[in-house]
Amino acid sequence: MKIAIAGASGRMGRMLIETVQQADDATLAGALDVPASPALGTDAAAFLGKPAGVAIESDLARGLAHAEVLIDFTRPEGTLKHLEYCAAHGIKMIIGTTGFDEAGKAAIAEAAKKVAIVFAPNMSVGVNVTMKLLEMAAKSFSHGYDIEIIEAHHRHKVDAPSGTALKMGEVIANAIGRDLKDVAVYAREGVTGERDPSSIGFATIRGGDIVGDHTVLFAGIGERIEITHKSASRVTYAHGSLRAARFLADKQTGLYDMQDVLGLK
Ligand SMILES: NC(=O)C1=CN([C@@H]2O[C@H](COP(=O)(O)OP(=O)(O)OC[C@H]3O[C@@H](n4cnc5c(N)ncnc54)[C@H](OP(=O)(O)O)[C@@H]3O)[C@@H](O)[C@H]2O)C=CC1
Ligand SMILES: O=C(O)C1=N[C@H](C(=O)O)C[C@H](O)C1
Repeated sequence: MKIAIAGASGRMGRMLIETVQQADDATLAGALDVPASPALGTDAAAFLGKPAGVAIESDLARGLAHAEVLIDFTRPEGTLKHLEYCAAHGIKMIIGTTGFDEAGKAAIAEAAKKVAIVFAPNMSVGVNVTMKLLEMAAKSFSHGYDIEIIEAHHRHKVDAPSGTALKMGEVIANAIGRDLKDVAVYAREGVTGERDPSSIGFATIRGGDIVGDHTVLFAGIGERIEITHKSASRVTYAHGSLRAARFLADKQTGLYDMQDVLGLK
């Protein structure tokens, strides 16, 4: 697999470059970053002490000239630019970026008619298995239990709630016949009144170097159930992304998520 990485100097970009360099079946074929990045022109793997012979580019034509798949962990505005280019040039995409609005998600679905895409807010196996546990738990706790989703991430994260927390909310809402748009409560302050039993609450913590923790709380009378996933390293997201790239090897078009990649549907 000839893989290009967008956001090459970012936290995930670097982890992905390291993981691609270690993989037997993948080659680093390109590295992208923003025009203002001080890393432009430097070797994408220089930080590993083992150059890859691939310079970090901001020009998409140059950065993607040799790529079959682009793995993108950037920002929605960056991903959408890359998406347009990749759809026009037959380059498959793995999109890990979070924080898209409805129009952004629709653009990804549209592009997937031209080129195969895996789009998931969390590429780790553990989180995706946790999603299945939540689906099962939600069906049993749909009445008499208050559902709250608590997530914690590092101080640099710019979107909230996390894409994973939102996905957990969607999975739970779908499992119990609610629409997340109607029942989500993203903030509470002042005199809020009593809790609406149908609501799904979200709480966000930002601090230090927390890689990513997610807990779903089902709070009943006399008991509480907590389902928690904690990431200790970004390597799980990188390995999941490479698994997604392998999954796309025989796909030309279509929109997939990590549940497809892991055979969890
Ligand atoms: N799906 C998953 O499993 C995971 C998803 N994520 C998501 O991935 C994204 C990136 O996270 P992280 O690596 O921590 O973030 P970083 O800020 O460390 O890295 C983002 C990278 O993208 C670049 N960038 C910023 N804006 C643009 C743009 N408009 N166009 C192109 N490139 C841009 C940044 O460049 P510069 O620094 O120069 O601005 C940087 O290199 C987030 O949305 C995060 O939520 C993270 C982990 C796992
Ligand atoms: O920004 C991060 O770091 C992460 N973002 C993703 C999200 O928003 O869910 C996945 C993971 O939790 C790490």
